[in-house]
Amino acid sequence: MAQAAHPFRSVLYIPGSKERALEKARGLPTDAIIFDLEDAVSPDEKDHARSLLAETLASADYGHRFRIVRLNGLDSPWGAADIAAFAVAKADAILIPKVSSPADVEAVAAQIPDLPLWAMMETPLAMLNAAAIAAHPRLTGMVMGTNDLAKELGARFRPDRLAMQAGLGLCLLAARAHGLTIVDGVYNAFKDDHGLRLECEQGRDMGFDGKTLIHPAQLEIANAAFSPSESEISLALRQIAAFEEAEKQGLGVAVVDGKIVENLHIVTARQTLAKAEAIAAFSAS
Ligand SMILES: CC(C)(COP(=O)(O)OP(=O)(O)OC[C@H]1O[C@@H](n2cnc3c(N)ncnc32)[C@H](O)[C@@H]1OP(=O)(O)O)[C@@H](O)C(=O)NCCC(=O)NCCSC(=O)C[C@H](O)C(=O)O
Ligand SMILES: [Mg+2]
Repeated sequence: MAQAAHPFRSVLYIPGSKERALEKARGLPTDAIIFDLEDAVSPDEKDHARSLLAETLASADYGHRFRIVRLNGLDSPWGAADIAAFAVAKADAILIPKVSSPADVEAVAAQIPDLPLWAMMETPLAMLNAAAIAAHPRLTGMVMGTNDLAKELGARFRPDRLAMQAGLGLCLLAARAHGLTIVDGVYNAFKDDHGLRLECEQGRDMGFDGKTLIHPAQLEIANAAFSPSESEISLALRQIAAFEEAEKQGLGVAVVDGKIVENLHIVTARQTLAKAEAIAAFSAS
């Protein structure tokens, strides 16, 4: 499935050093996986993680799950070796950490010519440069790094994510303006289902394609929150039927559930149905 039609409701981080987790993910209901070499791997484990992950990606079958490798930064002691190991890996995208400007994307693009690139958006400069970063011709996706962003801002974590709103909004605008996939940051309290559900719903309401996750127990909640609901599908079908009927009568507006339906709402309705179909096709594969 091409990236444009691929669902990204759930995007699970797996530390590249954890053999059991790498194995387990092959059977988990996750739309995408971020194989992490950066913050989930301690300095002592970096070399082991790199070789374990390279070997795993070369031999293991992850089905239709979208495979993303997060490298260490080029300014770190491990970045150059990561690039050498994964420039031609069996991956669907390479994720660059702590991107702050288009030049950070270009530095990796020059060394990895053939794989799509994604950017971690997690520094104050990245928020301010989001439009220019999103415009880089090699970039196809963005991931919010809300832990690093909170650290850089000196912000407190709140259920409403007040401190994150400006950055989340700027990155969403930039991603949508340039046709990129964009997924929300992680929810650290991986045993708190209620809090995760609220944060997923907030991300979905804002327009994110899905959420990054740190534990398999979070998958079901994210998959549900970012799938069109039964009532959304039913509304989309009724809007399309009502609008087609209105058009037959020479009208440009229909009314469904007391609300107007115009051409632009039909675009959204068709997108809802297309997303539901893509999810069904992915789940059956
Ligand atoms: C959070 C964890 C350390 C918890 O690990 P653990 O105590 O081992 O969990 P469990 O015993 O409950 O695990 C149960 C089984 O599930 C498997 N497992 C656990 N986590 C994963 C996973 N992420 N992917 C696949 N499988 C996983 C265990 O192996 C157990 O399997 P089994 O043996 O069959 O029972 C741990 O979940 C973890 O390490 N999570 C990932 C943390 C991570 O990746 N952090 C970095 C990304 S967050 C970030 O950096 C975002 C961004 O940059 C920012 O700035 O915000
Ligand atoms: Mg980070």
